[in-house]
Amino acid sequence: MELSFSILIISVLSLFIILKLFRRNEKLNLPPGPWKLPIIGNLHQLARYELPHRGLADLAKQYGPLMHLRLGEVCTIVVSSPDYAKEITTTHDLVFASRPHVPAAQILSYDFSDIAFAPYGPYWRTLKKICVTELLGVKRVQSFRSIREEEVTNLVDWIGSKAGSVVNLTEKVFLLMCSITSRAAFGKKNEDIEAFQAVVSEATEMFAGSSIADLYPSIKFLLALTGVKAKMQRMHNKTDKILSKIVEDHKKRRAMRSKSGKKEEVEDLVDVLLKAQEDGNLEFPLNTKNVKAVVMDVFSAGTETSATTVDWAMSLLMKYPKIMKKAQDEVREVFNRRGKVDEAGLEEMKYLKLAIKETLRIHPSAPMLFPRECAETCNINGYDIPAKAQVLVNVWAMTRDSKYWTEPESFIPERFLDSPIDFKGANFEFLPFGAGRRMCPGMTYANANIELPLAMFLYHFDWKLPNGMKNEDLDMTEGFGVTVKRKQNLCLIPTPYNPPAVA
Ligand code: HEM
Repeated sequence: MELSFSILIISVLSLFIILKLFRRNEKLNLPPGPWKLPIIGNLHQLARYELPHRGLADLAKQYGPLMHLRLGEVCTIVVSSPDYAKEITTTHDLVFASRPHVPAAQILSYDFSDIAFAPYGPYWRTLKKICVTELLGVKRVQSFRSIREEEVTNLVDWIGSKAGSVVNLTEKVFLLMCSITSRAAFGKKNEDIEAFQAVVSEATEMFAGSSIADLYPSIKFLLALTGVKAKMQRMHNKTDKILSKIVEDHKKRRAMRSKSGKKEEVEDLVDVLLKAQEDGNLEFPLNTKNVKAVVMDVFSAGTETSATTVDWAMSLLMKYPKIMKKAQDEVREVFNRRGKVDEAGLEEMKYLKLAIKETLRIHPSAPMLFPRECAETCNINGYDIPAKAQVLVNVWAMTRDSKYWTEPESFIPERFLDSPIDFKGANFEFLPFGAGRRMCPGMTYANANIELPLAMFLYHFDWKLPNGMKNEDLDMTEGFGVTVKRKQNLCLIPTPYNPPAVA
């Protein structure tokens, strides 16, 4: 009895979905794509891949750089060439300026009121403007210089105390990024920050799993049925409690300062957002919930991406000892000549910057950007992209394509020497930070947080792999997640470097 009832429910749902999809795509000339099964669409073709960006890159080799898939009931367009990436992120930028509603993200993003998930419109424009001009602009990033220097020096001192023993660099770099961001965002290290960051990381992992509710968004009760809603609500309650306290403390301090006529010496990110909230001239007024949503973004989009890039850069340098030596020689020459190990020397480290660029090419931490949504049916090169389709730009596939890169699998920082190709969104074969309106606003902040630790690690230590492992044997397998990290943590043995005479 129970079984036949379940079969009845499944059949009705299947018919409903098939009719809905059939009607929606009736007269459209969709891009090519693999055959689709009822209900699951193309999920079975991706099931054998551990990493979606690799699976989609393989399918694109068969079906082309503009490919149509159905993931559950979600009509999905996958872009795998620079020309099509340009169409989506620039030529038709306005049509693709929103994100799809990911049901699992609703609770933690304060009802899609953060920057990453907010639909395109006056609210998102207000936040993005504050972000680019105030929150994460060059001046603000510079104002956090002493925080970065202090936190990286603390880590270097700790690593120095472990000389000759194995250090889990992956873990330490992640904690470093959390400390820097915590101080930049809240002004001081908050006692709850570890609990906060742990929840943010757990939530990020959950998004990566594309919950069944995300694949069938029209079936609203799935989120509750699968337990995702309750889990997200629990996480949200924890992070919201911590954030509410931090924001309230800031408000009180600001009120006291304003009474006494004193100004903040260094404004942290919460101060900047509260100041913006007080500003009556915004295109869209902000409330406290919005402030908290943006702080969540800074942590969820900002810490793991930067930590992962440092981790991959160190891994690649270990794997390629000649490149490590070249980068290390440069770093040591610059710091020794200047007589100081600080951020001011980074400007001169051209080779290190090339190595970071090459790391972002081989291991973009968001290999398919963040999904975009097509606002209205749009024709690209004769193909129709249906309204509401989700669009994935497979940046990873493009950076590993021999059409655009010689020896794409090899780590060759020199390929960027005297090359105009940069990651600022104008070279569509290389988009680790995306392009167009929805491009990452944290690029300057991220670069500062990536360059300094790398330069300090290379300056202060010589590194080797544990257990006599050869450099070429270092495992470079990618793990599954929204941010594509190393599958195995990077564990290395540091030997302190004795500089000739550095102040
Ligand atoms: C290596 C470090 C980073 C990488 C590779 C990276 C990459 C990206 C990518 C690919 C996107 C989506 C762009 C698109 O859809 O076109 C994005 C969006 C975003 N990133 Fe980053 N990011 C990094 C660091 C940061 C940092 C440090 C912050 C903040 C402190 C940040 C905040 C954001 C936000 C708020 C968005 C959403 C923008 C929007 O939807 O308008 N990111 N990032």
